[in-house]
Amino acid sequence: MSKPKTIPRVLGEYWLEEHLGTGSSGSVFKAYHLKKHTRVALKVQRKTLTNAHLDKEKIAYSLLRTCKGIPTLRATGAIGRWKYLAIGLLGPSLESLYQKDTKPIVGFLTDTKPRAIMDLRTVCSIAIQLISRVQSIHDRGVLHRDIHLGNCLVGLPPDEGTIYLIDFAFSNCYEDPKTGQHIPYQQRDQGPFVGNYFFTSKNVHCHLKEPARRDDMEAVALVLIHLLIPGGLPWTIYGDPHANAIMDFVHASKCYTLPEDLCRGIPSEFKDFLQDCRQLKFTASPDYDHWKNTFRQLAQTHGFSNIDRFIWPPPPLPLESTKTSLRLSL
Ligand SMILES: Nc1ncnc2c1ncn2[C@@H]1O[C@H](COP(=O)(O)OP(=O)(O)OP(=O)(O)O)[C@@H](O)[C@H]1O
Repeated sequence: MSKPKTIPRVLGEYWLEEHLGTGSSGSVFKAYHLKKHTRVALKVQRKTLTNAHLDKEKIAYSLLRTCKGIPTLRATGAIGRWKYLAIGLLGPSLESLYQKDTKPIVGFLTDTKPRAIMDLRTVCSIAIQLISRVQSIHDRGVLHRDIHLGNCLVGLPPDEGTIYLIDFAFSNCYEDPKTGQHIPYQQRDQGPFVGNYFFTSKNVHCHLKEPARRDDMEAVALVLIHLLIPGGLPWTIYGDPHANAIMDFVHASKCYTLPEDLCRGIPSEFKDFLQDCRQLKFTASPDYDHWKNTFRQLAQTHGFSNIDRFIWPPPPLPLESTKTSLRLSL
């Protein structure tokens, strides 16, 4: 990913050291504060850009201050043609860890089916952390609305066992902060797509429903299933959905693939989780604790006792779970 050329190397008191990524809300840099001698992630956007993503993120980060696994908003400002958010610097995304392990299999294995990429311990550990993140942001009245692998980042040492949720550009409140009233149910028109094509829930993507708490949870369920099933979610096989034909394929595949077909060969807890998210009422509060316990129990059944810390690369498998893992990868 190349650094946008027009952004100056020094922005106010920040020295832009390394380009970390570019998306719909702007470009993100690893930046050095020239006076405080600290490093942050600096999200930079042109002032003239009409979308108000950075302003939305600023509000969300303020509402989520002190939530575990949500980076701290350090500063906001504007310099010349640019505005920026300075956020706590984190490590790699789950997407980049996943991609590192999905290099083509060479040699005689080339013709076999793709392997399950992440092991059950890792996926259960991600499950517990992501459900906890979603629970704590929902507790503050906030919906994320764009949960995907690229928005789940691992902390930097010594915090590399924590998974963080970033990018609140599409976030929204689901209740009125004054009255506590839930946002009204509405059918959305065919408008600009909100969220991530691969992981946005079926209700939002296929039935054009307004996103609610259930849809953040479904995105988590789809992330987990993607990581565990060989080759990932079937609608991701053509990669980034740039062309209309691929978008149509993603849409149709997501709308018509049944949870039991999607989750064939992996523990039934994942199918149950997906089904539960899809069956929740628009205003319902998901049972976060039940699902955290379910994945902790599942891990325990397979011989993994302490899974609250994310560990990558994964530790060696305990003997009793080796057989199960082999079965999952066939
Ligand atoms: N706090 C951070 N620490 C380290 N890297 C970060 C941080 N925030 C963002 N990044 C990197 O920058 C990338 C883009 O960030 P972000 O998702 O916030 O931007 P975006 O413009 O909203 O992107 P998109 O439109 O793809 O969602 C991330 O995938 C990650 O690689």
